[in-house]
Amino acid sequence: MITAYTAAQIRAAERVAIDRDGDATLMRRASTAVASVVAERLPHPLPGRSAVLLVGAGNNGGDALWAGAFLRRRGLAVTALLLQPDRAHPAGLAALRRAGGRVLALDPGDPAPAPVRALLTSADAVIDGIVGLAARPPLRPGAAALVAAANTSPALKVAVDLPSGIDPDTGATGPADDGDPVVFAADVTVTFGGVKTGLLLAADAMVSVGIGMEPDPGPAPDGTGSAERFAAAAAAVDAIALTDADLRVLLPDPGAGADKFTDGLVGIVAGSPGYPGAAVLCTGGAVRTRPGMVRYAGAQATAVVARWPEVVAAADPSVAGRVQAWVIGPGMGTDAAAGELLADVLRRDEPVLVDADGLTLLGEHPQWLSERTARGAVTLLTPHDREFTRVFPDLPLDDRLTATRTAARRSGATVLLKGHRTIVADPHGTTVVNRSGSSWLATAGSGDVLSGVIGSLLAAGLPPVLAAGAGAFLHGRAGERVHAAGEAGAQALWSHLRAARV
Ligand SMILES: NC(=O)C1=CN([C@@H]2O[C@H](COP(=O)(O)OP(=O)(O)OC[C@H]3O[C@@H](n4cnc5c(N)ncnc54)[C@H](OP(=O)(O)O)[C@@H]3O)[C@@H](O)[C@H]2O)[C@@H](O)CC1
Ligand SMILES: [K+]
Repeated sequence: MITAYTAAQIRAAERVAIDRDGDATLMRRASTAVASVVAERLPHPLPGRSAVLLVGAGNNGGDALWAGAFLRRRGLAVTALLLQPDRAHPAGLAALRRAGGRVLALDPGDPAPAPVRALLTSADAVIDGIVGLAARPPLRPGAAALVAAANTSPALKVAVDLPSGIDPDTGATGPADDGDPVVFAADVTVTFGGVKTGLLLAADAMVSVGIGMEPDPGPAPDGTGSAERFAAAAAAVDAIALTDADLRVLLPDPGAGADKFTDGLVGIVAGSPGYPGAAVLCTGGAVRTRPGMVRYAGAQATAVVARWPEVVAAADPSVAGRVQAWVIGPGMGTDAAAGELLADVLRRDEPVLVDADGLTLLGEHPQWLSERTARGAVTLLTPHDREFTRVFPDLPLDDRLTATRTAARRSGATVLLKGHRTIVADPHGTTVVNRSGSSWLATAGSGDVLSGVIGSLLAAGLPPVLAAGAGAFLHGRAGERVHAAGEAGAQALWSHLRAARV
């Protein structure tokens, strides 16, 4: 599991390390790591190559200057571009000068004139030390202009601690009505003293470097497959991202002695005469995620059984028999009959996952959810953006993490917000960010498969936040495999769900 922290948590841990080791030592460790990552990723030999440093007025700029000094010693030509020349980190600047680096003071009104752009374009590496932990987006105009110019360079782009322009705590890049916010387009981020939660959302490749004192990661999952222990570990930090190894712990193969997670029937209410495919796709997600029985209850029983003969089908939930969790919504329609069906399922005590049309109906009948929450029933909502806004119209999506967490806390449901980085939050604030997946997953019907996958894990007894997190991870891995195999269409996911558990 990748554990992530708020800027405040990281600063608190670092304060202890600064008191013990001094901040120069910490900066030395941080900048050494940045220089190593640059040196490892550039083609060798290094002498004759060039690096450009983007340097702001804080310690983030100090890290970049020190990294530049180390790279200079390894033979690179290094130029520092100072956004605020009179406030650049004095010791870092002196170190770079001693090593023979070049320093250019930028004009605050025009930080990226043609010669600076030419320098950026011809560089082998650009190192972003404009802002780190202390800044919040959007970038100020001078910094934004420099970052925009750097982003057009073909150089290897390395961010120091954070790509400048993202919020360390949320990954947000600024108010949505502010045009296109500028963010350093890092190929890799070298981060220190613990992964920041914003990086889980906004950074692709990252290298996390210990510099002496990291935040307490909380109780470690012990590898026994205990989902409760796993959930406690997730709850002890600001957010987590799951890994393939975590999936092996959370979803053991049948027969591995973890009956608790291999039991459990899921009941699926999906599809309508207008959307028969949603029923088949959703059911397929459940059938292919775990062995064991899947029940279908709805208008498309014939189509479902034709494709999935192992499914036990009924005309509606009242005659479906016992299940341990329900999935309701994909393609079910939003008419009065669909509303009655949803209201009926939501009155039950088993955990219920509501998706797609079910969410549209829930937006019109918020009391159905509040009644469930009041009596302690478990609900999981899996909206995309438009569905989220129907259920939570007052929560802006320019900060997706905060919106998801607020929705979960307020509604008492676990909320999974689909996106490039799918976010899951439960009412207590436990947060999972999904980092698997391919943009290919934005295909029709992909969400129907996802709700079947998650429903199956919910029925197996995983806590909702882990069922949703593990389901999103598995679905994402399956999407990557579909893409790699050159296949297309949501049903291609079915055949990759098993192999995606590596
Ligand atoms: N803590 C530690 O022990 C260690 C910390 N380390 C490193 O220090 C970093 C934190 O350094 P930090 O605290 O000096 O702040 P930092 O992120 O450089 O930014 C401050 C500057 O940004 C400016 N600024 C603000 N908002 C802005 C905006 N929107 N757009 C543009 N500019 C904006 C702000 O301007 P001002 O408000 O002062 O005018 C000020 O000049 C951390 O990320 C890590 O890299 C490592 O060396 C390891 C040890
Ligand atoms: K940075």
